[in-house]
Amino acid sequence: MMVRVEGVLDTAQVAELRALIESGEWVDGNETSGHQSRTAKRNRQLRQGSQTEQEAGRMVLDALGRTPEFIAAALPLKVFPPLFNRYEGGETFGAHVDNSIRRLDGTDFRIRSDLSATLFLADPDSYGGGELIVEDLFGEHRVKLPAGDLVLYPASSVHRVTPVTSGARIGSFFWLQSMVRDPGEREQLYRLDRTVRLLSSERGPSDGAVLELTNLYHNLMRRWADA
Ligand SMILES: O=C(O)CCC(=O)C(=O)O
Ligand SMILES: [Fe+2]
Repeated sequence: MMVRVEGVLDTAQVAELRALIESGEWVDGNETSGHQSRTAKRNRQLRQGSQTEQEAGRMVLDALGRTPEFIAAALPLKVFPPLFNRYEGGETFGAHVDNSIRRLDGTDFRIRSDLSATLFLADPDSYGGGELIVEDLFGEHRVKLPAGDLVLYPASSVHRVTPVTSGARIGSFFWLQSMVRDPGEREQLYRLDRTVRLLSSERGPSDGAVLELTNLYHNLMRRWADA
């Protein structure tokens, strides 16, 4: 399942985050690559573990915590500290897979990557190319979103970023371990959650059917989720 989450950051928050990360130190993106993706990756990244990166990462995590649509879709258990990248002058990230297990350098913080996420931080009209392309059995999904919007996609997918032909594509990216490991179960919970919220806005939260569906949601969480 791929989900677009709109408005994780508003215009002012994007500007604040951009100003912060642009003051930081940018290094070759291959510092964090796994073995396979190393050959495919040509971009730059905010230095991992730097103070700027940690502060910017906290801003992203705070914003995610205030975004119910993100929580509902991802059901996050552990989120890897967000990283920041930029592509310009033809830089690109060829087809690759993300590592299944991610450990934060120098710590014992580890996650199983269930979902990958990109939070777009540049206006799509300000750069050429730079589409995130996610493959599944149906074909290719091309994603290029307004600044402040995020895409969640299966970490199990082959994906790539097309060359940036003008301007600069700036974004935050991260992986997360979901409370619900199985993508099919997670999708059903997300669909049910959306339906409950819709019905609840129409009928009120104490309506009998709303109550029954809310109960069903939580009982399925009890069966499928690890907390
Ligand atoms: O830049 C992006 O949107 C995706 C980055 C990516 O796929 C990765 O770093 O593994
Ligand atoms: Fe990736």
